[in-house]
Amino acid sequence: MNDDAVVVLVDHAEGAARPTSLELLTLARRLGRDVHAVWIGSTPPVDVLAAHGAGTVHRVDVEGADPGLTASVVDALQAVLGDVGASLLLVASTFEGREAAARLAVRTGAGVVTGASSVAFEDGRWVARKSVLAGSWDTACAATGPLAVVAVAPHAVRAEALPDPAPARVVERTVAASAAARAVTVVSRAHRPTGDRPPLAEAEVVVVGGRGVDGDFSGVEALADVLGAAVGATRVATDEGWIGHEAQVGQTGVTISPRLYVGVGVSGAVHHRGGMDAAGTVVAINNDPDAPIFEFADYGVVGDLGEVLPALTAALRARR
Ligand SMILES: Cc1cc2nc3c(=O)[nH]c(=O)nc-3n(C[C@H](O)[C@H](O)[C@H](O)COP(=O)(O)OP(=O)(O)OC[C@H]3O[C@@H](n4cnc5c(N)ncnc54)[C@H](O)[C@@H]3O)c2cc1C
Repeated sequence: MNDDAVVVLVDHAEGAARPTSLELLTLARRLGRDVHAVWIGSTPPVDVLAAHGAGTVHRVDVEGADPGLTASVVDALQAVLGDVGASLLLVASTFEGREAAARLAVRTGAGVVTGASSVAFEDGRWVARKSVLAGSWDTACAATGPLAVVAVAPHAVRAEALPDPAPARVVERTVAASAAARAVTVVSRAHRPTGDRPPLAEAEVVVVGGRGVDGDFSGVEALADVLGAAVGATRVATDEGWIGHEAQVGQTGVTISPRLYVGVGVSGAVHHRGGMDAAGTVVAINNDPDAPIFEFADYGVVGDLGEVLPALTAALRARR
């Protein structure tokens, strides 16, 4: 295996690389290795990928199956990894990224670490670090096999473009779809509009509403909009039907790692914390000074959210 090459899966939408993928390229570049970006589909923004660290862009068509299927993504990754021989693959730790990582590992015997906050080459192997058990332990994990697949938490690094990047080499590839990919036909696809808010799993700022909002998410949404944030919820709020289940953050919901998390009427139960313990700065608004969330919040406001939320939102709006 080639320890001098790193392969990065680039997620994209409407012709643009997703911000999480630019973070991965930045991380890969800082490892000081040859960075191979994998772009499945047409017209990659080669200059943008090169500016963030890609030395080679592999533009891949998957023949005989829908390219959006995870099995197709794995077909493409397997082909590129086979040619490059890299010992490290980086994907984003999103639902899609983790599924691709797991399928690839089943096929190749690779070791997988998800939700990683960093990765480094130590003593001849790739070591990924992550916090576990609701943030109470930091762990370092290394793959025992020749290929390490690391799913990196969104916002673990800040995407940074090089001021004077070298141009990237483009390699065109056509990969035959595997039986797993060909077994599925995509009948239709419908985009579910999320308004102007960023996707929850990738958002830099997330405002979460809990039981304390008592069915009314309007204050949470107003604060989210002034912060350019995504809206999340606890399981209590989604079970009550106050907001869709896709907004649930936690052990049985979406895992988030925003730079800023604001919990509004959220107690900070361990099952919720398990999905947000990689958040950078945690702010809690709760009327119970003994709520568990204050044990791990960086900033807390003890008060009724009906008073605190409008005041905070107005103050932030006034500063814009
Ligand atoms: C197997 C399993 C999996 C689970 N998975 C998840 C998961 O993925 N995600 C998840 O979130 N939960 C999950 N749960 C549930 C979890 O254990 C908690 O019950 C849940 O997170 C609590 O939600 P909450 O904070 O909204 O409610 P509560 O714990 O009831 O807290 C509400 C908070 O709001 C405050 N409050 C009330 N009124 C106001 C007000 N007017 N102003 C300010 N503050 C106020 C209260 O002081 C309280 O601290 C899971 C549970 C199990 C058993």
